[in-house]
Amino acid sequence: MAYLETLEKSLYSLVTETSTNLPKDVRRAIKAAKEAENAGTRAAMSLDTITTNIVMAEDNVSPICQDTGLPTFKVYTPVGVNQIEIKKAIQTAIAAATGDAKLRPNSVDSLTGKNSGTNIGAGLPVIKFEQWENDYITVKLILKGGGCENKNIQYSLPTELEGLGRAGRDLDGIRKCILHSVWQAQGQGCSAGFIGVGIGGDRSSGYDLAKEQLFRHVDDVNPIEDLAKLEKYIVEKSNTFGVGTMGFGGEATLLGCKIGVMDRLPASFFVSVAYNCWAYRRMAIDIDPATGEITNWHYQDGEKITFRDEVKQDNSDNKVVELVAPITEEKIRSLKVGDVVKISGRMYTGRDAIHHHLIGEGVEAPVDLDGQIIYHCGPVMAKDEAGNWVVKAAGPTTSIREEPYQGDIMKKFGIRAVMGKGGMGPKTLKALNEHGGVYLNAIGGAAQYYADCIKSVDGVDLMEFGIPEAMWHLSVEGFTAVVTMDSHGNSLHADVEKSSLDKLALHAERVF
Ligand SMILES: O=C(O)C[C@H](O)C(=O)O
Ligand code: SF4
Repeated sequence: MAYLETLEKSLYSLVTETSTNLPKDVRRAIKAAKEAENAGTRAAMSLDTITTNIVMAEDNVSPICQDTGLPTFKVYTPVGVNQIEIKKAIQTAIAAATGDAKLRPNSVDSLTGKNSGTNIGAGLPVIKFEQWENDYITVKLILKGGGCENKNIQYSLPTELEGLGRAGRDLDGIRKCILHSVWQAQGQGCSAGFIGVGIGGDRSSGYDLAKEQLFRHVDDVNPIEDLAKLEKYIVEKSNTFGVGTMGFGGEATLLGCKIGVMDRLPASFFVSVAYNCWAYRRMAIDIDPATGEITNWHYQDGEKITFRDEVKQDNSDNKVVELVAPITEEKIRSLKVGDVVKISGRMYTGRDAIHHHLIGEGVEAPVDLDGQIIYHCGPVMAKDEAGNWVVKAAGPTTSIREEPYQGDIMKKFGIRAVMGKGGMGPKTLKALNEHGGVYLNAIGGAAQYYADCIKSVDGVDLMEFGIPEAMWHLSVEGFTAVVTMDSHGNSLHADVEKSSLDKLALHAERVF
């Protein structure tokens, strides 16, 4: 095969492997989280779903999470290698992997909202080149989803932090910022997560440095002694916050912290934090510049946890309620925070574009939503040989983005349940109480697990918003989620946020 063709094939393998097979070091961290959780808790149940999902993604060679992120490549080339050719080969591989449903079409025109359908668009995929003295090419790829990207945070020191007070321009101020960054993410970035931290630089190079840290191995040790200490400290203390998997409470909140440092301007002192969900998809390959062939896969050290022989959690402590739409107000009002629901029958997807559309004056819903369930989800879809839509990956998206509209939309159309992840705020909680509704938290990232619960796609509306944003009519069986906000004014999210803030505040005293 010619060099270019082989190169494209190698890059396609990198993309597919990154999207569908979690690296060994990440698997080990998730295994450790599982071991830390107490049996029978919601967190333990969620981790069960997560590890089942990891197995399914590997077996199906399908996306671990439906949000396959903003593909970001870092390419190192020997002097003389044609970088323009590599860029073109990356674009070809990305478009092909998108066509094969290994990636969700995620490239959206920021002005018109139009999805290119290929993951190729202005500035995307992100590709950064660097030359080096080695005689081979290395290509690193990270697929970091939008939900965890939204939880990134940048601090400009000195600053005042909720719970921790003043953070100054020194190592202890940095410590406070990083602890705060983990707390503010709560479960919304699909905890338990990993963070990359960049100290110094300007606003953009600081974030670049933070993201660069996400390519480090989970179990490596920082060569700078102070930072090695700080990394260890942050993981230890974060795991006392009680945020837990999905923000359900629990022992495992942060699975890894990697900190890098660069010089700064005299007038600026930034601490930039890149938050990555448990679906920590990054991989790298070495390529022979003569043939385009892969010569080495990175992240291969140590044991591979397959999660195939895990003992499933005993679910018997939780009340399990069967839900079939249309749901009555009485039934919804009987649900309480902590109940586990198993949904069968119809649900409709609806995320940002649909909510924005439905809130419009005089706008009618394309279907009768009275008593129905809306699922905040942007699936990966494909067509089978007969031309019918099939769901390839379908986990929940972060619900808080719909906070401005959700309550009004539920009332306007008679919707009884909304499902997503990360919880919603006071406006929705109030509407759930007034109207009779619940918020259901599905397990973020468990895209294969949920795709398997979807038995058929019965229709689609508003396809003009693109595949992730359209309203898909789904028929499901045994679709499991947890009631985390009920019609009685209870919100597990509000409770966890408050109790974890108390835990955070225990670390206001100087440590470093
Ligand atoms: O876009 C999505 O499907 C999910 C997103 O990554 C999120 O975490 O909200
Ligand atoms: S849904 Fe969760 S697991 Fe998936 S990309 Fe978003 S934050 Fe990550």
